[in-house]
Amino acid sequence: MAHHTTTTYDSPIHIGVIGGTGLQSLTGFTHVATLKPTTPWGTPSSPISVIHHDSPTSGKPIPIAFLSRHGLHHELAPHEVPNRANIAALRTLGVRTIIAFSAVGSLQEAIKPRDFVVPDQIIDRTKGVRPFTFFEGGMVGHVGFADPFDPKLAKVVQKCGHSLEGDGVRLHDSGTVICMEGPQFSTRAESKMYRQWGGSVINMSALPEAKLAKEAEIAYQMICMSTDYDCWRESEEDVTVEMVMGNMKANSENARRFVGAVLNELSKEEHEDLVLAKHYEGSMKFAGGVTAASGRSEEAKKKLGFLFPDYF
Ligand SMILES: CSC[C@H]1O[C@H](OP(=O)(O)O)[C@H](O)[C@@H]1O
Ligand SMILES: Nc1ncnc2[nH]cnc12
Repeated sequence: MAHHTTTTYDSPIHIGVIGGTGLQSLTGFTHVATLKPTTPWGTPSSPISVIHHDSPTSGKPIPIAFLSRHGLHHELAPHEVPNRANIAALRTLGVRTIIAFSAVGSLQEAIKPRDFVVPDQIIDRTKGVRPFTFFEGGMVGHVGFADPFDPKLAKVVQKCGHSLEGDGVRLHDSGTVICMEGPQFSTRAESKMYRQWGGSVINMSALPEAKLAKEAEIAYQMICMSTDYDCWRESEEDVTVEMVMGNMKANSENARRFVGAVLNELSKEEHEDLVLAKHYEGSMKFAGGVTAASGRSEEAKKKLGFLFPDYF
């Protein structure tokens, strides 16, 4: 079927949504363009869909950039996701706020399958096989990562999640995501160890996505939806893909309503500074400029110039 949408979009797009397992598109919105940007770090996981969302306060259409993390058909394994291209492409479109969606295993009794979690911390259990920084090859940068998610954005997301509660949505306001390498699920010993570490939920996608968003001065918050109890709970079946997909599918309407409510809220003028991530603006000018100007490689300057045309 032919899609009569354009392949360009002329105004900056400030809000991005990254869809994960079971959330490969955002239905129910007006689709206005399909973009296929390239970056010095390659092409993103999927074409970027630009959708229009009417601001509840001004009535004006607000553009949103949607990207499917694992590709349009879930053809990319977690370690194959081109995270740098994804974040760089979104940033150059103007994106300064990202809502990222993820299907997670629960490591806590109280986080039941289909519950939502707004995580505030991450423990890195990836294995160093994924490219994880924009600052290398002749330009060193060190960004603070104490709060891997944006606390201001988290507040908005929590409020929206709670507004849907009682209507099939159950929300946990905080939690620690264990981000494992995969693609195999954890052993039972690992799963039990993660519980001892204080892990709330587990996935394979929070990193390096969150690190790169931070380096790109983007306010980033993940919304997790629990799909299973991993393999630590004696009385439950061990996690399988069918279980993850089944729960994701059964609850996808709530996931979409949740994302819709967040977009609705973020489209209000009162959140303009947050959406533009004004609180991060300029931070990488210093944190990303550790290497003396005379020692920076031409290639790194060119690549980082793509991300930050005004800084280096
Ligand atoms: C299909 S089960 C494992 C898979 O599901 C999660 O994906 P996403 O975070 O993109 O929703 C998890 O991170 C794994 O990639
Ligand atoms: N148990 C699990 N482990 C890792 N990633 C997941 N995504 C959904 N369930 C998961």
